[in-house]
Amino acid sequence: MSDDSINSVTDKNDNAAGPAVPFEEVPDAPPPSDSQAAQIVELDRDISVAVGDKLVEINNLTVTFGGLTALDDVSFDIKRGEILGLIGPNGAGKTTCFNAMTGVYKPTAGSVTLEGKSLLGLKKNAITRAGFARTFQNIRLFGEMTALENVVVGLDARHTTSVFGALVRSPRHIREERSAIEHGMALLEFVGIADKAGELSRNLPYGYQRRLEIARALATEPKLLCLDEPAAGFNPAEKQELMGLIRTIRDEGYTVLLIEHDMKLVMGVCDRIVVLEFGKKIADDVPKAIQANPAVIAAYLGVEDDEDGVA
Ligand SMILES: Nc1ncnc2c1ncn2[C@@H]1O[C@H](COP(=O)(O)OP(=O)(O)OP(=O)(O)O)[C@@H](O)[C@H]1O
Repeated sequence: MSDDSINSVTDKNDNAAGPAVPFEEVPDAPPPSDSQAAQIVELDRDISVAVGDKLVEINNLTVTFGGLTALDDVSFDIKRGEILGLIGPNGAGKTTCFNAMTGVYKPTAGSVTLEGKSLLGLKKNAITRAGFARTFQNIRLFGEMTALENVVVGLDARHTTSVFGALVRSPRHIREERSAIEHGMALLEFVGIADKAGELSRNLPYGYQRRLEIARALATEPKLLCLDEPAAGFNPAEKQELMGLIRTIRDEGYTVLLIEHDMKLVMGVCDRIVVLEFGKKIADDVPKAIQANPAVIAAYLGVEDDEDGVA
């Protein structure tokens, strides 16, 4: 992980009081069933491109740091409704690509468009509102808030009451607050951690924290969900479960961009894979073709960690 700028935000987030906590207790009602949760979580947002068409286009994207070209003239697209894997050896430029797409880094050249509209120059918050959400290699949650509160924060981004409405607790604000709690519980149920809704996120087991990050990202109803190494630190059984969750997310109408080192997971879950090496794109194909691609095999030769092998 090389984006130190992100680490400092983690600390800030952990210490931040966050937005005023809108409720003190988890609601008495039982959490929704799996099928109810899936229904609530289903993507309900207007997207102007059809399933299978280009949702995101990355054209000639270049990012340099001083003399180092971390991303070199990279172009690829992401089709609505697919799970696209972004892989490559350590330092290949995957996180830099994510960061340039989500407004953390300003690209040196090139463009990123969502539904044909450029995102360049937009601040991170504006890019979130436009429809990108992401999780981070180094988990970033509001540690002093409960799991449910962390998700409700994400939902707040989609709310319409004014600050004044919230202060005077207008009927619309109260309605939104209630539906946020129900929606938040459904999201926690969907990712499989509703039993820990009332626990402070910093006290949650590691696997729960990773799932909570996904729930919080889903709360913004993203047009593109970017997952940065979501399986890091997981055991094989947890990885298997995560694969199922990512597929279900896709099946609920979301489009997913996945950076992941575990090849078994990438090959098992992705519809298509883009491979980077030294900042350049070296392949873009379906998993079977990627596994047999000589340039990809060569890029991974010499990588000692078993997980990084393409076989
Ligand atoms: N903020 C930065 N300042 C300077 N160099 C950076 C910065 N961020 C990334 N780099 C460099 O850019 C190159 C690409 O790094 P990046 O983190 O994007 O690779 P990656 O493919 O995500 O690697 P990993 O799998 O190890 O996370 C590396 O050489 C890295 O050292």
